[in-house]
Formats: sequence, C-alpha cells, structure tokens
Amino acid sequence: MDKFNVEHLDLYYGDFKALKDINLKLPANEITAFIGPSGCGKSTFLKSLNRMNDLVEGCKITGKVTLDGEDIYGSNMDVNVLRKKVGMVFQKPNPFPMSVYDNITYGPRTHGIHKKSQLDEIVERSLRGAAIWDELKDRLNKSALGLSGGQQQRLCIARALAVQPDVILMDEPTSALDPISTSKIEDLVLELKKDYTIIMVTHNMQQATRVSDRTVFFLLGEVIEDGKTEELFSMPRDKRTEDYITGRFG
Ligand SMILES: Nc1ncnc2c1ncn2[C@@H]1O[C@H](COP(=O)(O)OP(=O)(O)OP(=O)(O)O)[C@@H](O)[C@H]1O
Repeated sequence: MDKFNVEHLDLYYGDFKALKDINLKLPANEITAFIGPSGCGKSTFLKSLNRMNDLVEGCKITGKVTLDGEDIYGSNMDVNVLRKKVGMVFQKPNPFPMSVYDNITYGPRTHGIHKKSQLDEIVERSLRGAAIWDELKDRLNKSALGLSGGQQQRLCIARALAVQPDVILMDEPTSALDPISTSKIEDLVLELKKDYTIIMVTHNMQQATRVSDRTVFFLLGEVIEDGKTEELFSMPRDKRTEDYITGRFG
C-alpha cells in the first residue's frame, strides 16, 4: 500500500521553481532514500510532505499530495494533525535546551497529555523505540545538551516517536555523526521500518544501499529515476543516474 501519492507537484520559492512535476508513490513500511547533488530539491521535497514549506515566505505549491488517500493540501487538512502523523528528524541533532524527559514529553504535552504516569510511559516507550533507553534511563532529568552527538540524534528520533507518527522524514540524519553513531542510527532505522514509513535524504550512497528499499534520484528539481534500490544502483535506466552513482558528476 502507498503511504504518500504525489501527483504533478510543482513548488516555487518566489519565481524560482524548485520542484518540477514530481510524480511519486511512496510505499508504507518501507524505507525510501532520496539521493542527488546539492541543491537539487531533496530537502524541499521532504518538507512538502509535512507542509514545513508553509513556513517559508513566498513558497507556492501546485499539484496534489495525499497521505493515506487524504489530500494534505486540501482545505480540510489540519496541519497540526498532519505534522503529528509525519514527524521529522534533521541533519544536525537539535534537542531542546531542557532535560531528556522534557524533550520527549514536549510533543505529547502540546497534544494535551499531562498525566505523569502516561508521560512516564511515553518516555520509556519512545526511548526504547529509539534504542537508547538503557543509556538514558538514569539521565532522564539531565540536560539533553550534555549528550553525545549520536545520543542526541537518537533522542531526537525518540522525540519524533513520542507523538506516535506514521511516517518519519529524515533529512541526512547521520551526516553530522561519526561512523559508530552512524551505524547505530542505520540499525535503528532498519528496526523502525516494522512500524513506520521512513523517507530519508542522504548524501551517502552506501547508506542508501545499506538501508533503503527504494531510491529516488533527483536532479535540478526533477525526479530522474525511482526504483528498487538494488536495481537503481546495479542497473540504472537513465544515463544521468549512472553518471551520478558512479561519481562522474555531482
Ligand atoms: N527558503 C528558500 N528560499 C528560496 N530558495 C530556497 C529555499 N530553500 C531552498 N531553496 C532553493 O531550492 C533549491 C533546492 O534546495 P534544497 O535545500 O531542497 O536542495 P537539497 O537537494 O536538499 O540540497 P542539499 O543536498 O545541499 O541539502 C536550491 O536551489 C535552494 O537554493
């Protein structure tokens, strides 16, 4: 089943057309990787899936994006509900300057959960979900800013899990991390696939081959090729994909 269906999506920043006629189906409970040279529109596309681009002045969108069949740009869509369903993890770990516990409970409290026992349960479930409970269970009241970069990123993943999303968007989630932390996040992403749909931008093509089921290659705001990761990397259909993955340009 497809989680997202994107049809004829165009996105403008003022007069600049950053996304051009994007047509994609993103399957549920799979990991889709987005690759492509810097500035080709990967992050812009990711942010069009939870309407983060609404926050950018002068940004205009045409076309249709549905999530579970519902038009996310339709007049009935509640953006807060959408962003609860479609969580996001950024390139640079960005814990809030507060305790581990408060980071995780921030979202649930915003959504009206205030009972201590419920919040405690969410904290444990989310930290376990992000494979960091054992490391942090005795540090719940310590500042999140004192954690290592890798721990901070897993905390940010736990924070995204705390509001029980369906989809997790990840924008280069390991590019600021060392190889050991990167490998832990990759293992975690593979584990999360059982319960979530994951859409991940990565500059690291080995990472795309290690974790993703499907890969989409973007160039200059367009989708050039989209397919099973194994096939796209072993038998690219488009010469531009082949040039990119073999390092001949980009
Ligand atoms: N807020 C904005 N206002 C105007 N132009 C923007 C804005 N955000 C991005 N752009 C432009 O849109 C294009 C796509 O940018 P985007 O960040 O989506 O690319 P990307 O493929 O994610 O790049 P990178 O891999 O370097 O992160 C670029 O030309 C960029 O300069």
